[in-house]
Amino acid sequence: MLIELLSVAEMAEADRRTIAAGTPGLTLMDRAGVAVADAAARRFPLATPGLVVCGPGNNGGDGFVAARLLAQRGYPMRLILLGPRERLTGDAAESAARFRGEIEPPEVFDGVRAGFIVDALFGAGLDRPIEGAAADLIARINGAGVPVVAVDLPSGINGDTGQVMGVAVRAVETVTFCRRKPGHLLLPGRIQCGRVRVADIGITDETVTAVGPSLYANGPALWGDRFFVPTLIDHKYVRGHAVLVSGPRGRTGAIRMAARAALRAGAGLVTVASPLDALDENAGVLTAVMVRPVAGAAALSDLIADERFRAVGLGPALGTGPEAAALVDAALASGRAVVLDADALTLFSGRAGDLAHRIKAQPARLVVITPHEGEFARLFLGDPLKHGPKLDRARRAAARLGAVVVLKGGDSVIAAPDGRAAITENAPPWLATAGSGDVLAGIATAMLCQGMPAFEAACAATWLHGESGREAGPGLIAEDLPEALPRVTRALYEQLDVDLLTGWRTPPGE
Ligand SMILES: NC(=O)C1=CN([C@@H]2O[C@H](COP(=O)(O)OP(=O)(O)OC[C@H]3O[C@@H](n4cnc5c(N)ncnc54)[C@H](O)[C@@H]3O)[C@@H](O)[C@H]2O)[C@@H](O)CC1
Ligand SMILES: [K+]
Repeated sequence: MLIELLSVAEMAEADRRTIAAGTPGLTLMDRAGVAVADAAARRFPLATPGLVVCGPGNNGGDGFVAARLLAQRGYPMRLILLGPRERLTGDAAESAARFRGEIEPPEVFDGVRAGFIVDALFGAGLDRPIEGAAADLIARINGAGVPVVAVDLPSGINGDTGQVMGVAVRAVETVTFCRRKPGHLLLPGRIQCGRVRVADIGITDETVTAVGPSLYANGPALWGDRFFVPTLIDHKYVRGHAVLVSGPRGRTGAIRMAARAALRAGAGLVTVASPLDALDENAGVLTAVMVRPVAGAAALSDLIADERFRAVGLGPALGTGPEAAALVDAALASGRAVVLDADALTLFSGRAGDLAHRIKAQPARLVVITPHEGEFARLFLGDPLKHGPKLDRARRAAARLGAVVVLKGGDSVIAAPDGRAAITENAPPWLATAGSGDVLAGIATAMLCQGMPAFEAACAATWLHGESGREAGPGLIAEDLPEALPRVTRALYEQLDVDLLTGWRTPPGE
């Protein structure tokens, strides 16, 4: 699947450029209609009666084309139009004129015996909450108990945010054009879409590039070339030494899980920096992960002054008192890449400005923060940035803080200060379990430790975390995630054409 995602405005711009370069809008609409008809024909045997529900814009226009083609192929088709036919304009009016069947009003819906429905009510042009007759029609579509193929987007889903604008169609399949839109990946849109198919309607890759998208589906195609793969000639320090900072006695489990994940994710060495009172607790159960006594912030600064320590992760069960705050300050003031999670973020509740100030004090610093929604809301307490669609919030937070933000959830969004962002779609539901976030913080620390740039590191970590969840399967507990990483990493290496004996990547063209 192509990794760029186009916002609604970017898609419209790609359309405009394509039309300006000589492809008529009606041709694009015809190709869109063909793709929808093909998708329906793949799913439903010939002679299955179909119902196309058209709206007043070009989404409806695509519906008219699909209805015409399906009828030509021998499907008994009926078509309902929301609103008066005279209000159709442009390509949609032309497509309606070419449709030879009867155009029926929404009132007939309950009398139609359909085996499938094509939802062509609203697509990219949805610009306000759905009410009245349109809402009623969507409720009937969802209540009909037949499979729905949606044109471009399930009607009611906002293409940019994935949010339901009052009410939305629930589809088994959605056929979109050129590239996916954010609303196909963001929740709840992704669930309403069913399977998403991307149809080529003749908008070239060059046009997409010219539009300049900065949003991607998260996967190896996005960051694989920056993913660090050790080769036979590398020693372990090439992969860096990561430090994970432990909380006080009785609260040390979280950081050990993060540390184990960091080691499994490829950090060359991993040390847990432990307060003295928790030393026995940590040392008693750690083997490959090392333990160092670190009595407070000054000691942490001393430790990580050694530049072999490339990345520091802290926050899981760190505590929220002044000592914890001093540790976070020490990490941010060091020359190292930093991952802040959990308590390290709660420490800045309502003080995002202070965090931004610390991060921006050293502009070369690589900082990744990994809040879940609750931590994000606390960080931006009393700030308008707290409100709005997820993708927007993550992007604005990244710009404000000068850090890469991983806003976690079933559709984790990773945003960089330069405006790039990615949406993750490989996290299984059972990944939401106690300690799962600690593991992600550990993997992210390991990616930074191996020298990946912050955005790519955060994207790779989030993806590996999701894959580990899939690999471990339903019933997983957080401890299973680091143990699943070797299998996930092997599969990734295969995907990246890494020779497992030497670590060498197959040169292009080989
Ligand atoms: N050249 C193009 O731009 C192409 C567009 N295509 C199709 O065109 C669609 C976009 O077309 P449009 O921009 O016309 O937009 P839509 O057809 O998605 O919707 C716009 C229409 O819906 C009305 N509307 C919006 N929100 C409403 C609400 N909440 N309640 C009631 N009415 C509402 C608007 O007033 C307008 O009449 C795409 O989703 C795609 O399906 C394809 O044909 C490919 C080419
Ligand atoms: K639609």
